[in-house]
Amino acid sequence: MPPDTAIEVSALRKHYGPTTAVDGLTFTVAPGKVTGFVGPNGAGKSTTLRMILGLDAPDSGKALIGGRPYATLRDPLTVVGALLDAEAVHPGRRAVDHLLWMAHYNGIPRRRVTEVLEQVGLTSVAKKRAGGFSLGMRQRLGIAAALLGDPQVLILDEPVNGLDPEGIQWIRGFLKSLAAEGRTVLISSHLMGELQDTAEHLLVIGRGRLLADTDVGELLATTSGNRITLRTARLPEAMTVLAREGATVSANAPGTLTVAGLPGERVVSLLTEAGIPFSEISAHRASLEEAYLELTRGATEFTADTAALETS
Ligand SMILES: Nc1ncnc2c1ncn2[C@@H]1O[C@H](COP(=O)(O)OP(=O)(O)OP(=O)(O)O)[C@@H](O)[C@H]1O
Repeated sequence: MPPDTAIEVSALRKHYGPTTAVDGLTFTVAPGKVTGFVGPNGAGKSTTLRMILGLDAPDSGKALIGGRPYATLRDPLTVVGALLDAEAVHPGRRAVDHLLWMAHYNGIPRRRVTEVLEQVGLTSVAKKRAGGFSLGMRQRLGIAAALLGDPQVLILDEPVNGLDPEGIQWIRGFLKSLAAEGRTVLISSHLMGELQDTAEHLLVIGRGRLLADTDVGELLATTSGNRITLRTARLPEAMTVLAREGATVSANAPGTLTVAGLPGERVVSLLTEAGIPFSEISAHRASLEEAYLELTRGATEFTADTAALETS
């Protein structure tokens, strides 16, 4: 049985006219860590989050929070907090009033407003109107609203989008601290790089389908493989020498080679024997973006193969 703060999605589907937004998604989001929900624009992330939050009805399948559909939760804000659109605050309303109003309508004590303002660092501007807030401040206000009911589950759609480096750093640390308290934290992004150093687990989607459900460390290790990188000013010669011995060689950056299929010692001896100078030889460490490109490349090929089979 999944814990009662997990998010469970099973065989979820949603069409908008001829567009398949979500195409049979199944996954579980566990508490105690930040899970990244990543995919290109239009992949179906927002639609999935809206269905989990009961704002859109699925054509079929289920989305549950703590084992129950959102619509059946007694005090939803105390179970799940969400930030879907940081612009969804009346610009003429003061930050504190926006939160007081939300607290009032949801039976949440006023003291929580003071607490969440403090938590997101907005206490000093609490009496200013939201219309004058920067995007970063509006995101913080949205997160404060999500935290009002002190929920164990947090769902944030693109919380890093448009933030300056300081804001990004703050939100990363903040989300990780919420997860470390045992909460379930699901954040979406269309940029894999945004999730580096934040998410511990990743759900990757493309065209409404799940491409990967993986631990970030495992994904990076798999992508890194047994590859090594090195620097040399004589790229073409080095590539020829190594490829002749069966290595797969690519030049991804100026003066830098990535070599797969040969042990490091063999690469060193081959280049030395050929009199090709090189430096900075090391085990390759993949970035999340690289891992993402490999995943989505696989998915495209799969789609093409399937299409070929279907038309043959
Ligand atoms: N209300 C709607 N009416 C019609 N089509 C929609 C609607 N909402 C989403 N779509 C379509 O469904 C698909 C998935 O959209 P969705 O917004 O869920 O993707 P996303 O992954 O969140 O993208 P983004 O990163 O751009 O927000 C897209 O093709 C989109 O145009």
